Amino acid sequence: MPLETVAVIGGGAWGTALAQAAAMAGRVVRLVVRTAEQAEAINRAHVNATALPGQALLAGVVAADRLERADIVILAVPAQSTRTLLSGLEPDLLAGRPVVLSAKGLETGTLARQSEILFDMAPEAVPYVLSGPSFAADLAAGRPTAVTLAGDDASATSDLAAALAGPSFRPYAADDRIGVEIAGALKNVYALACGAVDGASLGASARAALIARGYAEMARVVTAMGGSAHTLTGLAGLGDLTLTCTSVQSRNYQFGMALGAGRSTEEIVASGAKLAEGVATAPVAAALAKSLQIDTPLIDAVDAVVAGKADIATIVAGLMSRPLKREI
Ligand SMILES: NC(=O)C1=CN([C@@H]2O[C@H](COP(=O)(O)OP(=O)(O)OC[C@H]3O[C@@H](n4cnc5c(N)ncnc54)[C@H](O)[C@@H]3O)[C@@H](O)[C@H]2O)C=CC1
Ligand SMILES: O=C(CO)COP(=O)(O)O
Repeated sequence: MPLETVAVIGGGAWGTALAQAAAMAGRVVRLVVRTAEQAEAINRAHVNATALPGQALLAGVVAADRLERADIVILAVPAQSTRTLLSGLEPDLLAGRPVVLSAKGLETGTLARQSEILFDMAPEAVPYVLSGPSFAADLAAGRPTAVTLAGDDASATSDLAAALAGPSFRPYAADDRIGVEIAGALKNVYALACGAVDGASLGASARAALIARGYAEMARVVTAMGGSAHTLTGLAGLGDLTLTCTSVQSRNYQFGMALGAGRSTEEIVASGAKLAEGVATAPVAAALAKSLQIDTPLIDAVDAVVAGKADIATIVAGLMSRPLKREI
């Protein structure tokens, strides 16, 4: 099966960066954005001024306002928009083709992972999940970036990784789609928590403890969902948790900092905050953990703070006074 042409759907920061990476890999790329005006503006300036201002795009990135047949389809819209997006696509354009899911979040209401949404909406598509430590600005600028690409067929996943790999982009093939999807969704929840720790000036020790206990919690969720805890030792787990929980560049971390400074979710959103996927995913992850009967005090804490049900001081006091337990 040829892997020459790539359609990236989603004209935000990540879609633009993935389109640029695919062009660097030598693929023929179409970046599918919402309107003809937006496509025209991108093609005229070779810059996506709204999503990645100042980043010149390779001539190989051509924007358009609709999907046409491509060997590889990459979805790069927010996790809560994936179902709506798929409902508007011609199923024939996805059937039998690799569809790479790159959003990091769980769906409100259904608790679905991105590949479960794809299965509902386009059951004949072949799902892959791309996740790992990768800021759009880094990838688009050609700074070294490594991610996990998980798919069900080992050989096809390696072929797809090779088709997308470039001099500065290194996708590692993997087979644990569930583990990679859960890791990508949950790291945003822990990034909110780490941002809140810093916003409330609780110290670097608290933040490191949170990352380690978050990792342990994430392993419990992944295992209960049927994924492998071993996956979390890789880029989609430890890699992305480290990046997002320690970088002011992260939108989830920034949102968390504002929460930690005492602002409410509504105030932060109203002030024009960028997309922070953890905000929608926290309550979904809390509901999922509850349904699986797993103890997830950190996810529950973020859920409570995001919902305005508890302040940071109360949450910290509650976490620190939990009964002592063995670590593992
Ligand atoms: N920005 C980053 O560094 C990274 C982002 N991601 C993930 O990628 C996903 C998208 O994030 P960003 O691109 O950064 O967000 P963004 O806010 O920059 O862009 C989102 C884009 O999706 C478009 N969109 C929304 N609903 C749509 C629909 N129904 N149909 C077509 N287009 C639609 C919007 O118009 C917007 O252009 C998120 O799940 C995020 O976690 C993953 C890795 C890195
Ligand atoms: O997923 C990301 C980096 O791997 C981007 O994180 P933010 O959405 O928090 O900016």
